[in-house]
Amino acid sequence: MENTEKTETIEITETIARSATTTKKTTVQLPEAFLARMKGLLGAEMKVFEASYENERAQGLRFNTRKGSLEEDQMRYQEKFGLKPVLWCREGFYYEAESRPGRSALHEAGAYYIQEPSAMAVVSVLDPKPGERVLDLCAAPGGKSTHLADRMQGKGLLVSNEIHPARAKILAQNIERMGIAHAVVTNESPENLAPRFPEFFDRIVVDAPCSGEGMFRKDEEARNQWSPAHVKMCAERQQRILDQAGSMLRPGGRLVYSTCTFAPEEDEQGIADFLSRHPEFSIVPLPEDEIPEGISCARSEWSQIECPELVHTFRIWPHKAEGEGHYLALLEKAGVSGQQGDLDEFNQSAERAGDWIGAQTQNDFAVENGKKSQKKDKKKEKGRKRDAFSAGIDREQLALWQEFEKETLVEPIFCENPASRILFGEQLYQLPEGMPDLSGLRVLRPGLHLGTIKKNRLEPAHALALALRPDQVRRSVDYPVDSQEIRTYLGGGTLSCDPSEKGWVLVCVDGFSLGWAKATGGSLKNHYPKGLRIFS
Ligand SMILES: C[S@@+](CC[C@H](N)C(=O)[O-])C[C@H]1O[C@@H](n2cnc3c(N)ncnc32)[C@H](O)[C@@H]1O
Repeated sequence: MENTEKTETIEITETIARSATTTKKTTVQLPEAFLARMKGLLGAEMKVFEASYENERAQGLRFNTRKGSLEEDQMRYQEKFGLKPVLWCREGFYYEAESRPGRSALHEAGAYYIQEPSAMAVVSVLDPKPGERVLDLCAAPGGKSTHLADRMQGKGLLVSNEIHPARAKILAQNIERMGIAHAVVTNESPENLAPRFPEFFDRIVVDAPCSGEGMFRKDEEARNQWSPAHVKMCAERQQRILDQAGSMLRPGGRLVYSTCTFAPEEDEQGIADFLSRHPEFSIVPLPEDEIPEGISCARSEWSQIECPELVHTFRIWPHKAEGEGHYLALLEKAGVSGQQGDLDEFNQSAERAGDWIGAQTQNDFAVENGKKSQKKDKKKEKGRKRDAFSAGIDREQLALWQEFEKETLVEPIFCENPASRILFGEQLYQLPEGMPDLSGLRVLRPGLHLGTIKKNRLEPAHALALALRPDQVRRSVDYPVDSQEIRTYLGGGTLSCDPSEKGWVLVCVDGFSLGWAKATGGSLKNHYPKGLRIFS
């Protein structure tokens, strides 16, 4: 939407250190009407708020505790990245901008996720547990989803959904990079998803699309797009998304709502509006001594609907904490806690999921999934002998996987139930626990991509490499992060190995799995995906 508001240039200099001697100065233009609104809201506090824009923006990374040990990683990379803890997230750290962790091979190995520090509060507040069913409704590019997966410790079901196809692809790539096995990535509108999952999830994140006022320091597009009409449109859209999300939460379940804006219509007022339509929901107050330093209570007086409980929702202010603007509300749905899905239910749903077979490539997945019954008939005609329990993967195909498993892995990994594996064209996937029936929905990733079934062998997927630890494979090589070997590997080059080595080898950087290579005749043939190669 075009911003028709006049803008006022405010001399805010953002200093980006390029080197010891050069700096770049940029001027941030904040919309005049936004400033007037903020002045009305903040009164005397406005001066400090404005002055905070003169500071450099804080940059954060969040360690992936599924791939490493938080304590060890923090110590190991303390100096390299100049780490300093983020108070509201145990896995989160500020880093020095010049250290550029996003350019390190550790980033490609999913050792950490680069994330705006304030955004790390959302999953900390929701506190998901291993084994739960969790939905991230507005998930791209994946900051909250990858954090949720980490806290779930690989157990349970994570559905990461994103409405925009291109953003959903990036989400799927980030899920893969972080080595997440138990996530399904869908590309749906909340309206399409909601009727399929009535009262299904234990926890839901609604990190809503918003007017982005809290990101003005770093996001020029948000500044240009801002207008009171845009705020209103966002507030209305958030109510629609919240209504759908609410219907997917089980009684007793918890939902966290977050925005990166200061606009009361999208924050305090937005929550009050939702609660007025949904008396079955209430705000969960966190005990005062559990609210981390830097997180402020929200302002109930900023809602036109009387709702004193809004003081138990939260804000992160750029002039009070090291992070951009954020709003958070933790809600609970009244009722008795539901039971977790049992194994029978899982097996049945895995068998249903196995009916999706038929499409040729992963990219076809979303489209082909809608045509499952036609495909099923074709398969029946072909008269394939299916193992009663193998749900879409026949005995020979299962044998290829098992051969790879025996040859390459120390012991069978993930779920041992073969019904949890499905074949999609030539692509073999491992479904998460408690996989629901997703037929008819656009699915980008139905779980962990295990590999491609070729004529008489299985070629392991890059996603599988990233999801494995070196102690889970028979052969691995490990090189230091700044080594020539890692540069060679990321560039697609061949490494050398002991001539007696043969078979798939997991290439690791500082102990984090990075990709596959195949050992033969003293060489490690590079299997790092061509599209990800970095030439330095
Ligand atoms: C704030 S961003 C999400 C950031 C993400 N949770 C993360 O941590 O990386 C909001 C997302 O909502 C998506 N979105 C836009 N319109 C939507 C709608 N009508 N329903 C659901 N999601 C929508 C946007 O494409 C965007 O990816």
